[in-house]
Amino acid sequence: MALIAPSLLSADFTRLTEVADMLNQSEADWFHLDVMDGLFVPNITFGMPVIAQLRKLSKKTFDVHLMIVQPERYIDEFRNAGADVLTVHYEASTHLHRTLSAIRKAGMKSGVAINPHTPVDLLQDVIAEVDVVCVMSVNPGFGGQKFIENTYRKIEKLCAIRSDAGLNFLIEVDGGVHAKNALKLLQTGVDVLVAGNFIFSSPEPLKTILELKRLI
Ligand SMILES: O=C(CO)[C@@H](O)[C@H](O)COP(=O)(O)O
Ligand SMILES: [Fe+2]
Repeated sequence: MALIAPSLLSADFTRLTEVADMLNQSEADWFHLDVMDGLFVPNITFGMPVIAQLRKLSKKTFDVHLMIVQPERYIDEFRNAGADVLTVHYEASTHLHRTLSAIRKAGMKSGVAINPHTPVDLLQDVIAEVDVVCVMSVNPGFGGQKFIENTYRKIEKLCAIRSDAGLNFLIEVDGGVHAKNALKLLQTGVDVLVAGNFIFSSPEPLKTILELKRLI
């Protein structure tokens, strides 16, 4: 069964305590937290202080998706804020191998995210340092975008790379996930489904998470 990681990007930021309570009660496995710097992506969200406050409200796994340039600058800060999985972008870190090892050394699971234009083959030489590969199924920066169909092909390739190398990293898909593509994603080999808009713009997010979990 796949894990569900609701993306708080689409949640009501004036009600984060209620959102955390709802997620704690829900079938959600992880909190997906999108950090954007206005440089790597054309949007700015939140950083360590907000994550540290949320950390007090939940024991669930915090999956922090850094959409910032030179993410290696803030590894210890995000660990101290409460990240369990720290994901950096392939396109944002010049010394990616060093960055991924440093994340593990800091006591977190290491994640690498790839933009829709980045081929999965480019991960071959860092893949042994990775716990989670996040395949972006939209161009990063915003919630509520349309799922890019080429993502299925990338997941298939990643599954092949994983079994050829005898590794066990998780495959996460982020962007445009909803009830209509969740099952196909699962069947293609996804382990973690991130969903923002589908969950938080539904009338009853708790039920929507349950619906997603039952589907998969
Ligand atoms: O990282 C990102 C966007 O850059 C995502 O985590 C989105 O927040 C997913 O939102 P939906 O596409 O599910 O609305
Ligand atoms: Fe994300």
